[in-house]
Amino acid sequence: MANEADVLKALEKVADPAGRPLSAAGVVSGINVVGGKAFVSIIGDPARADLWEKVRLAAEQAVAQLAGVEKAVVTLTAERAPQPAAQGGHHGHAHPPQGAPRQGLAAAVANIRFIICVASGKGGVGKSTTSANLALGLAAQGWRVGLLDADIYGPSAPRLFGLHGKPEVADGKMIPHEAYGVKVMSIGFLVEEDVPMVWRGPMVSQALTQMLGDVAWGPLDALVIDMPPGTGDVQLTLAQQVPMSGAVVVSTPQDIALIDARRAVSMFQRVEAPILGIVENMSYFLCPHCGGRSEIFAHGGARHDAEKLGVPFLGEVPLDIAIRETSDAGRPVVGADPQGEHAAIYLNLAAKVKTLLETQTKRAAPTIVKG
Ligand SMILES: Nc1ncnc2c1ncn2[C@@H]1O[C@H](COP(=O)(O)OP(=O)(O)OP(=O)(O)O)[C@@H](O)[C@H]1O
Repeated sequence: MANEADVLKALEKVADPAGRPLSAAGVVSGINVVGGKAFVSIIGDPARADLWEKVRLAAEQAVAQLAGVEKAVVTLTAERAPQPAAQGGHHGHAHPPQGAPRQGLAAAVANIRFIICVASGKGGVGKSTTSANLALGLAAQGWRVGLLDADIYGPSAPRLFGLHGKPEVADGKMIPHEAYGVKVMSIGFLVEEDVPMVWRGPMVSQALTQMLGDVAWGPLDALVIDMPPGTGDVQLTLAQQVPMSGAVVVSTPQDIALIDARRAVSMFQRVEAPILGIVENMSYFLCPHCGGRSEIFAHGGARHDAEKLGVPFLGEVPLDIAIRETSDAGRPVVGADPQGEHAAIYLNLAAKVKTLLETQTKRAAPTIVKG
């Protein structure tokens, strides 16, 4: 299996427009290799776009030939990465430690077998609840799991896991908090609760890069990323930037939520991220008094949409007071009642996701896409 150093070595054989090997020309701004995919970013001069496009294609071909690389994605960027002196300091927030985020990112994700992004087309559909219980469900199958709460606009991990306080820093890396055996990192641990979070697009992606790269995740089988809700530019950039193994889209069954969920699916398709499937949350209501089942939001829409879109349907989670109460009390239901009926639903979801990841990576065809 190729690693970042192998990719850099492959780039020795590709020349920049001045004839220098790319690896030595100081233009390679990022390399990530995850699950058979190699992502490289190169700083090119937009005034000589034609020449740089040829370099990009040659780089993609060179990297794609490496053993174990199923797909090579090389992108051209016009800008240099911001220098440490120009970073941070905005809004007086506490910031993750400075350093060389790109290098840190490459090293961090190299130790993570699968990165799973949990997304939703709109807010409030239960994306964070699903992320937390999915992470716990994967840990229950024996995986080493991390949860990165990247919902910069409304971080939920502190509430969901009852975790607070700034993470300790050792050797320039933040040590994630831990709950139920899952390593948890959230922007909510770094920013005071009453500080309004007004983020611009580039700051969001920088914060995510730092939370991925500047956190001592250690080796993980899976990192679950709770994405910011929606399908705007910020989400698209994150989907593009994170070398993800697969995306899980959460929706409620209402038509309006499903329209947004379809947008989320097409956002991931645009960046050629594999879609693990759609989860229907708040699918139906089970009355705690009489046990009767009510399909409040016309249950089944997400399954139907998944079939139409040709993506797997991962399951239905009922609207249930136990799920809300445990989540809001800092004890996600899979941790609070691992033998219970609700935990079983999420354990089943986690098992499906695990199987899809393990089989899909083997299945991935060696295609080359334009950056
Ligand atoms: N299946 C469920 N049954 C009952 N309550 C639920 C369920 N799923 C989520 N909730 C509750 O709904 C609220 C919103 O859920 P959550 O925070 O997970 O959504 P979200 O999509 O991440 O929202 P946001 O867009 O604000 O980040 C929470 O109070 C949560 O406890």
